[in-house]
Amino acid sequence: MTELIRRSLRDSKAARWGALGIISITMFAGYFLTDVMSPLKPMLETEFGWSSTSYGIFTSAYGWLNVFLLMLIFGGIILDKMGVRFTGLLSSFIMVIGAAIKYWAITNPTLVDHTIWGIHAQVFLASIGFAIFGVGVEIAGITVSKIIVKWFKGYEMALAMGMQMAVARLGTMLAIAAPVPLAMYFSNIHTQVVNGELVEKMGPSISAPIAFALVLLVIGFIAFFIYVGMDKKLDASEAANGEEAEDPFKFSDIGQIVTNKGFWLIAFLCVLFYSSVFPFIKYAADLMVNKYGLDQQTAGIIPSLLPLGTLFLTPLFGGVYDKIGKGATMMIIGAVLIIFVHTIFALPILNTWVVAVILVIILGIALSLVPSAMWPSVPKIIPEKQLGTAFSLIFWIQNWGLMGVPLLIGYVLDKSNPQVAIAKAQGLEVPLYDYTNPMIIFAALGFLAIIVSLLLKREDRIKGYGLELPNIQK
Ligand SMILES: C[C@H](NC(=O)[C@@H](N)CCCCN)C(=O)O
Repeated sequence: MTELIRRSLRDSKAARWGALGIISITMFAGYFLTDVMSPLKPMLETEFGWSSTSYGIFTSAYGWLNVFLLMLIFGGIILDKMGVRFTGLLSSFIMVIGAAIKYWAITNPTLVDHTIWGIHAQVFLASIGFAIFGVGVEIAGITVSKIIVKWFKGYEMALAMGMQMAVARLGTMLAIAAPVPLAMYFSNIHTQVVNGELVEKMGPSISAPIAFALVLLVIGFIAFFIYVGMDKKLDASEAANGEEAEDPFKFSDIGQIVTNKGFWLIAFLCVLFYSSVFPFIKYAADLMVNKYGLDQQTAGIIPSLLPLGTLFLTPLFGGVYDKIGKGATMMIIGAVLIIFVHTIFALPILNTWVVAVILVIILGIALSLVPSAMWPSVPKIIPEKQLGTAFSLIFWIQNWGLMGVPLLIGYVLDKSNPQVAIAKAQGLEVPLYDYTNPMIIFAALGFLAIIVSLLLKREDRIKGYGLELPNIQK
């Protein structure tokens, strides 16, 4: 009996997996909203007159506040100082506010023919909403990582991280596959831009998928309140168990983190790897239309296979890392797959949808291998009390890529295809985009990721972080 009373709540398998299930709902909703506009790029161009650069600006807005106002870094410090309950609730609330602003901008037809600082007003305001949302979802991401370490250290940590990412990727998958059918289903008469003029016309409802995302985010916010109750019980059980509270976070901890070479290698690998995958997802449906000849309605199906594969593979690879180890090697293999896939996408041959399906599946394997090894490796390099700040610094560096690369791709796409803008301005049939240059940029990121992953493996050998060792303590 005494034995039972003295156990921590995290020793209960049901409790720790239950806690994981609840926080995964919040992240599912966040990932859905993050990518909900991706399959709508062609519609944004035809309905609202957006260019690829406008779309690039909007997509890059995700990182504006995180990067320039250091919101992510403040978020990490708040997390280490205030704890997971406060930070989780705050970040879920920020997500709801940001999504609501984005929804308002997309539904407000009067914005269509105005500009703010030279940017299409609708693009600008939707971007502000997305930038606020980006702060929320990123801080929620680091909070969830810290929650998983709190409940799963010494247990199935990589598997748990993999499962949480799998549920989040389900949100990404739905965001790629569902918006076009939703927009078509809720077609209505609304203001559109036709040859530069505002007209009332029947067309797809671009706002319908965003409204759906907003509802999911509110559910995610409510779910986090339930988690807060569980977290209080966990702390109470650990206190009753006589477990020492952690040393409080000190600002000098930041100095320790940034002087750790392993930290920088993980951060660089993170920005290079994710910049070659997440920004790619933003353009993948458009790539399918322009390179592989799919129609707008079905173009999202092939890219949606990418997160679909990760649903099963991320927990699987997480389980392998827990039991067998080989984390550094998994990261190297993932980086090699990235360069392979993007190089084939860049070649002006093999333009058949079957090749696109195969490449997207391989990219899905890479998107399972690297994250399932990378995130559980961070606690092997950084002490637990500095984890919130360390995750936030890594996400901050990553956000430079998540912000800059989509903008660069949109710009390069417009510059490499001047005929598209000319045809739009003249009201002619719009020609297809040539995606070669954007895909070369993605392949180059993959090449750099290979170099950094090799350096990380070398550093692991020198410092003995244990990245090649299993996570489960026997
Ligand atoms: C866990 C990791 N999350 C991130 O890298 C976030 N900073 C970015 C989330 C972007 C959502 N599409 C991951 O998802 O692998």
